[in-house]
Amino acid sequence: MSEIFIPPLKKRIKKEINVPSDKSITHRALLLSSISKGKSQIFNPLISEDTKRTINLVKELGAKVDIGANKWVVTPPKSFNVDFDFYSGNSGTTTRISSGLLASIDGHFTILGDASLSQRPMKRIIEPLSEMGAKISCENYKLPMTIIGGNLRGIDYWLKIPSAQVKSSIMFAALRATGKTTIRGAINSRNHTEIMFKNSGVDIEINDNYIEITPSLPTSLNYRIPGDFSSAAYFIAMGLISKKVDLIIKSVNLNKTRTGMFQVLEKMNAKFEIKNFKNDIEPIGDIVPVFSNMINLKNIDENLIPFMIDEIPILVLIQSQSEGRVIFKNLSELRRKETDRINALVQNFEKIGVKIEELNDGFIVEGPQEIKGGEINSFNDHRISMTFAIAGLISKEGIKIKNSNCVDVSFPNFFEIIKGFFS
Ligand SMILES: O=C(O)C1=C[C@@H](OP(=O)(O)O)[C@@H](O)[C@H](O)C1
Ligand SMILES: C=C(OP(=O)(O)O)C(=O)O
Repeated sequence: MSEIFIPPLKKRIKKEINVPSDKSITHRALLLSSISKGKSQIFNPLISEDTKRTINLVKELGAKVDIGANKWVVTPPKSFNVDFDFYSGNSGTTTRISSGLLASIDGHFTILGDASLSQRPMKRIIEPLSEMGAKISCENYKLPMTIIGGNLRGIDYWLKIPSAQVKSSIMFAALRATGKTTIRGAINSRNHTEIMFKNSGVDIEINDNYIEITPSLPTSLNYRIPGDFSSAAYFIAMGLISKKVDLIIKSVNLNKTRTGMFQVLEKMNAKFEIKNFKNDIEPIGDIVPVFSNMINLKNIDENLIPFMIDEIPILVLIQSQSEGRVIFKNLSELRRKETDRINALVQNFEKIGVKIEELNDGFIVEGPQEIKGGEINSFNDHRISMTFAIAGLISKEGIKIKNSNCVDVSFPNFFEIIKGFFS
């Protein structure tokens, strides 16, 4: 069991921060490279516990991954290994997206996960992939799950939950199916798979109402991965709620399907600047958050939630430091993440002297509230660990985080950066 104490920040600091590369894009780049026609180059990928699971998976399939400094070269296999068990650790993205890929291969694959992942729902991918012709078995729609893949047919699918993992799972399956696949319904979620398919020669049509894929294989990828907005969010919050810091967060992905938090923050009167904006394959820029007297909105537009789903824990911390009362609903997906994030947040805030009311599908937060400090449990969820580390920095007495090192799944050097605030 790991634990760390985050004391309150006493002195002023001015820092340039480089956050790790985007986790979602790294997973997708590895998976797509492994079925491409040629060798791919992935620059600046994220090396973390979660992306290592995806590296292992593509290696199991027979791909070669040469890991260099800031560059991976992926050589797809001439033929796939078609019978293996695979351990997906804590990574929902690896599990759900790779299931689509595995379902398209004539083989027999079993995916296992850690205690948290083995509780997360898989029905959402089992339904469409089975409709495409995959044979999937498991108990209660949970891992371990066995996929017998191959001979998929394209489907016309109505997506019920705005989940990018489900959308991407179907999209990967569609590449090697017979006939077109159309996805309609809740397609407004992070669109990295759409962008990557379009940029690597896949036959894909994207519009406001549907995504349509005609089976085709990507040529090869040449991808530079920007900084992860979800990791930057902790330091954006720090810059907004602490008078003591001047931060510049460098080279962050600013894809609008990821920056829903900015739209909420703008309406709360948050001040931040974007510098050095450029449009690469995805938009990228430096973020300069400025201390702001923020006002809570009465409620939050539910259409923005898929565009900030992983930022909700840190946004709740910001709300607890802003003026007024917000009713934050439509967040039931948070109960299905690495832990039940609604419950984890409410319990932990209580332990550090902050009162947040729990709803079935969200929270009522009233601010500003002083953070006394105390001891919290991350419940082995990286986003909970990082949220309370930022809370520790602005608390009166500091916060001890139990099971803190789960940050390794997305942001392995997070606590090194925090320690740098005190040196
Ligand atoms: O597609 C992705 O890379 C992700 C999609 C989201 O999950 P859902 O698809 O379950 O919303 C997000 O929470 C997760 O961290 C990464
Ligand atoms: C939910 C997350 O990831 P995953 O679903 O890949 O475990 C996350 O990174 O917050």
